[in-house]
Amino acid sequence: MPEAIQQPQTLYDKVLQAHIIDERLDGTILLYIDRHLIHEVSSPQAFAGLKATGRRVRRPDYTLATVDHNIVTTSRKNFKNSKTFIKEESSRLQCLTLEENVKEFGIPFFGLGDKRQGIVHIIGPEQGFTLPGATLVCSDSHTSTHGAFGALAFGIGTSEAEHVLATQTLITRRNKNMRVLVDGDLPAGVSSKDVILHIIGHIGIAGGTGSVIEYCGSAIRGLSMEARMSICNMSIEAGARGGMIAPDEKTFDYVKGRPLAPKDLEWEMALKYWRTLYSDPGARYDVEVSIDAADIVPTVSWGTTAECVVPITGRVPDPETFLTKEKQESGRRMLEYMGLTAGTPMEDISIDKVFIGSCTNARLEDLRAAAQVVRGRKIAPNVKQALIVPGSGLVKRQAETEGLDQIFLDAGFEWREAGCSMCLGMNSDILSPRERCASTSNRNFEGRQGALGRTHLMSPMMAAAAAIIGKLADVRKFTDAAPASSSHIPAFKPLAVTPDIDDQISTEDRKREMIDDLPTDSKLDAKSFVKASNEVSAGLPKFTVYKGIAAPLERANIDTDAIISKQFLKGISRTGLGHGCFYALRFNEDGSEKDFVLNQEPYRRSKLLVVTGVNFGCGSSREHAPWALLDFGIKCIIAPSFADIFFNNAFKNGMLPIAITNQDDLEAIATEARAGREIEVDLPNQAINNASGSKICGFEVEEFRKYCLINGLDDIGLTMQMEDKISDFESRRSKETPWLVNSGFSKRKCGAIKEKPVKVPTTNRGEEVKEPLEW
Ligand SMILES: CC(C)[C@H](C(=O)O)[C@@H](O)C(=O)O
Ligand code: SF4
Repeated sequence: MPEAIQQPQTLYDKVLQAHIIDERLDGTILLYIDRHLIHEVSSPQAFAGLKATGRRVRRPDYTLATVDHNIVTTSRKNFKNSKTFIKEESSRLQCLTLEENVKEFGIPFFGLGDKRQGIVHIIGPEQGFTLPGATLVCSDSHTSTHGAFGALAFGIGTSEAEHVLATQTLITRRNKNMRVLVDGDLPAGVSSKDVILHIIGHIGIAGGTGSVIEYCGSAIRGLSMEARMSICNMSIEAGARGGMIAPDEKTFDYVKGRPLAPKDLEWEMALKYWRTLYSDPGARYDVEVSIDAADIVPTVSWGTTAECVVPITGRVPDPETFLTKEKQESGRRMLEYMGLTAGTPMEDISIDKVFIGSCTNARLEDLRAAAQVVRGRKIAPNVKQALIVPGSGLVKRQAETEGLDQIFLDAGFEWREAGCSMCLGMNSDILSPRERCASTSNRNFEGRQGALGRTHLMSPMMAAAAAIIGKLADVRKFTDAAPASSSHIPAFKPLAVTPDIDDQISTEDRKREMIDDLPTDSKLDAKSFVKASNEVSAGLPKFTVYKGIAAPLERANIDTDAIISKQFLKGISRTGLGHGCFYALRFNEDGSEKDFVLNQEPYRRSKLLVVTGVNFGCGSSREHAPWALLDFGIKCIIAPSFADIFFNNAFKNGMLPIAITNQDDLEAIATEARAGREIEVDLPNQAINNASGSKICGFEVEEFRKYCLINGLDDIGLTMQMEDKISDFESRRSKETPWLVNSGFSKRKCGAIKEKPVKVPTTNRGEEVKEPLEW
């Protein structure tokens, strides 16, 4: 037999292939996960699930937790412990819950009192936790950030996080390969944020759906690691599962010497392997996009999705010129929400607040670039608040060492502690209704930074310029600041990377090992745990045939912030979120009901949604979205397309999302919905029928997902049956890539914990399944 010829592979193919434990004929893959990041908002329910089922964390040493979303960013000088320091009850409960959980499961943790605390996507790379060629997940959509290292990194839901905690694996599928090539030199004043906003403006917010994007070309190679992270970070804003950049010497230099980077012999071994991580010549991509770097200019958003961008020299577009009726309608709605008039020059738009921060743009280079513009200037009198929120305690410290804090303070900015802050406004850093913000964050969804707040996305240099002018401003006019593209920024000293984390933390911190640095008096009220655990073990009913009046929802790009906004993410349970479902669409500011379809008869109690616009569930990975829909009574959603993470999350909760791509079929279903007639969704037969039982159309669903839904299966139990394969994979891996095994944070303290294999898979309600599905 002639030897099979190895097909050229993409970077994504290579990293994926190296982590496949098992692949089924229907395309379901059991993937090994090397690194798992955790934060306080999306993890309590995952830990509650573990406790309810008596499971343990398989690899605490591959896991790293921090608090970032729901915390204050004001001074922590008086911090002693979270219990007394955090005043806001829900925030305190989430932080204490995480502290309890990391303690119970032995997970490394950077708490509020730790100088290394920060936004998950900033601390991972900073610590060397993120490594080239690794698989990395977090129940957070911006996990795509870590792809800048040539890691396969993507956001997951909370149920998937529970799966990873219990098994160190994830059930997934292959994604499409997409290549975005950016060649040429970036003009002065253009940063990597402009590059990614330009790309999303070009391909659209669903342009990457189902794909992992590989960014390449000379302009990408010319960028620093931090600038590359900003690009990969926003891959999710293009709907992509992840974004990747082939690692190169810049990557290796960045990683070398980080606290968790491989050392000595293992470093050499790793380097040899990492140098093979690139797309082979002739590798096939499903989608290819080419962009000339010279065409990219400082870019700002005008609407409420990241694709609504124009050059700063442009004008607010006129929705009447948009190509489709749907786009015209959504454009009109966006202008109304944003309080803008078509034709207004972008530079004439006054702002109220400035936010420089977030996992996209709160790294050292971002702060340096903004400081370069601000130096020696004052913020405009009309700017009510200008926040600088460093991405981590270490970024903050380094910036202070360089005197950046003083530059900002002298100009009138507030200099804060690390956290997500006004990126999503879970704390008091929010916009008041109708306030307008120049923001370096990544999402401009309605209400994201505060109810009725108006967000314009831009680069740190541009946000700094806006703060000074008091309007959206073109940073290229600040000639003395000589702003240049990120690739030129290293006029500043690079971040001092010390060989050991101990050099970066105080003597007091040094005395404590990481796992021990939890406040000792942070015992959480046991009742709240029991409550959360019970809710999980209660399980889900099976999904077979479902009949009811379907509510027509005639909108595209309904994001998960719209399904459940940030003020409802503050709990630790999966239930009780129905009231918050579509809150801003259902209620006016005074609490009265809006003219929304779910407020109208006969749709108030609809169990099915028929969405006529594309990309349902885009944006954040918050599993609170399906939890809220379920609690509201909705179990099945029919739409032309779904965002990937929402799609997975829905299945994990016993819901059925159905993608109907045929326009006529969708229209036929929508007609029934508009007429207020019932429709029937028959999962075993994969059919959608009208009220009298006649088939409207069929639908696709993967065999494995269908099986799990019909049987109400707990797929963690199924995966645990694969214990032998997982262990084999781990032992092979410890020989082939020992640096991934040996550089875990708490290796000395948390060895691998072996789960006993579960013999019979159970349903979510604990019943035995008669014929267990083979992998
Ligand atoms: C809370 C978390 C699940 C969420 C995400 O997934 O993105 C948040 O980080 C966000 O940016 O909206
Ligand atoms: S997008 Fe914002 S809220 Fe989400 S992780 Fe990043 S900084 Fe935090």
